[in-house]
Amino acid sequence: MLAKKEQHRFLLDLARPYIEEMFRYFNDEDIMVVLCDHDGIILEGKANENTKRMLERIRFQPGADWNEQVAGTNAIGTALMEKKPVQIFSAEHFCQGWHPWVCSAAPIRDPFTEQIIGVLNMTGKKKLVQAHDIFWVVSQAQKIEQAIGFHLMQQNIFSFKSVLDTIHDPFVIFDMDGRITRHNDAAKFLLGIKIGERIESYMDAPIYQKDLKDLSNKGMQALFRGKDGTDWRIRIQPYKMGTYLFGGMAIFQKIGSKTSIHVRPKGNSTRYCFNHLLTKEPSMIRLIKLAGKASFSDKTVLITGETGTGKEVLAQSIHAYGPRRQGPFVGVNCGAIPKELVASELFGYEGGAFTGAKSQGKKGKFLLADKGTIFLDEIGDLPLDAQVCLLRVLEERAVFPIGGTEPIPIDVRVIAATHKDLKKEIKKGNFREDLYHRLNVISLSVPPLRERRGDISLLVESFLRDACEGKTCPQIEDEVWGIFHSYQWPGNIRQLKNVVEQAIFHSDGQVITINDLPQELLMGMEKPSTDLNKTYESSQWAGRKKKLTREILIEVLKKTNGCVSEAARLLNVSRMTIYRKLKEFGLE
Ligand SMILES: Nc1ncnc2c1ncn2[C@@H]1O[C@H](COP(=O)(O)OP(=O)(O)OP(=O)(O)O)[C@@H](O)[C@H]1O
Repeated sequence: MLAKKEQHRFLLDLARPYIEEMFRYFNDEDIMVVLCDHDGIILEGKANENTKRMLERIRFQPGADWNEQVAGTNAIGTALMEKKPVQIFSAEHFCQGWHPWVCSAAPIRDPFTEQIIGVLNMTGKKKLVQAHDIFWVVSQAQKIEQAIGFHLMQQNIFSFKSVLDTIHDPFVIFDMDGRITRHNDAAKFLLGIKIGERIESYMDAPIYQKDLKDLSNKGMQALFRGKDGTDWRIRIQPYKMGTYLFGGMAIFQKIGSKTSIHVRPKGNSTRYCFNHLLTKEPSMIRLIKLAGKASFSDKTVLITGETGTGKEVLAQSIHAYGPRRQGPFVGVNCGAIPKELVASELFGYEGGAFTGAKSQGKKGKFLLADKGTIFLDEIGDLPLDAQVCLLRVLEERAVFPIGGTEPIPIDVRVIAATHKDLKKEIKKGNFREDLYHRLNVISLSVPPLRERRGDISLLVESFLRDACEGKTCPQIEDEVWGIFHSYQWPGNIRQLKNVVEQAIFHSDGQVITINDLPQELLMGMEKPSTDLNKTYESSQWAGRKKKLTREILIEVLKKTNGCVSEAARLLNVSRMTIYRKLKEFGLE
């Protein structure tokens, strides 16, 4: 029993004040409040000596097992079985000895894993207990859950949770009995792991509670062979909060596969994954989370967004994160293939299908993407007759090579992207509505850079670091930051990247000034669509830096309704710099 108590010390310590509170309320009457573990074993009880003795006679004491399978209908066991609060009145109890008693029990859940970790039960003589006492027990159980939540929050467990969801390899948390209580998406989709399963089913050797206690922080390793023949190395660490040991954490790392790699066609692979999508904007973070979820589904995805916003990076990341990542990723730019060749490129042809065809025929991109993903970029430019064929492929999950007689079944996940407004294209008669609905099952819309200005500094700094290849990067003048933050960026991230690279090339290697920015960018600032420097001639820029800064400052302050901190954030300068400039320009 001592070992059990030790194992659940965390729960006991947090629950005790609430148990005491309930006991105090009934003063010295025939009532007993107990806390059980997730199996229905009583860990601790609070009652007066007389009540304790009476209940001991009917086995109601620490160490006793009140699981329904062992003790029949009783509040503790039934609450565990039904996973909800239960009140059992006298004769409803399975055992005769219990008929003078009424019991109310409520499960207690770990707010992080949502698994039941214990049961709070109040037992009293039937003359004392009211039907509504169950609500009190529920409310006390909830208070215990809140106390656990508060404790975990203090231990930063919730930031740990978001980290968990970004781990690409399968990852699970299990309790002291080896039952899995939490897993990330990769564990679910790559290994089919489910909550409640035992961790031993995924290991070559059993793991005992003793092992977990002895693990300290060093951890241990095990092996596992998946159903598809893939071998995994498992690293196991204790799952602890402070000094309390909850169970273990296991991360699975692939060490080989009988089937993969050599079937992967050369060149049809990804360069990007979600880590390449730099952002701190909430809208992008939401989009990446959604895309991560889409990785584990086979549903068709339609990515929309202006040119250069990162649609292809997102498509590659979806493929690279999900279970198809060992398969090919075949990208096709539908707008770049001559109209008459689109169908043969996508669906292939049989030998001698048309004049000029190769005698042995040609595999289309769909077949090359088998067991992987096809990325149909610029789908809005796909000719109408190819749209008909594509619709058929999506509906029948088979390709029909030109000149062929038999459909060839395929297992391909389709991700399409476009910068066009497909609804407008449908109205114009350029895009089939039925195909649009087939493609737009999961819809991801990438925001333009001008709506993610908070990302500009992050991106510029990253492009600078990449371009400088480990050498010291040049500084960026305040005025240049001002332009970066206020420009409309019609070419989005691709344009920003080019501008940074060109500016580094033109700079003296120490500082990037306005003079190092491409002419095209400065011209762009004059366009009526841009909201800054409308009156400036491009030739005036270099010589009128000071005036420009003043204009930008006025413009940014207008945008921020005079909020200096926000203006400083947008311009990526300190608040002091803003105050200094305001003084300098007589704008105080
Ligand atoms: N969030 C990001 N963080 C860092 N780099 C990014 C990000 N998004 C895009 N990029 C970079 O921007 C460039 C353009 O991205 P990508 O080709 O995916 O855009 P796109 O929307 O597919 O463009 P297009 O519509 O012209 O095909 C790439 O060089 C990519 O590395």
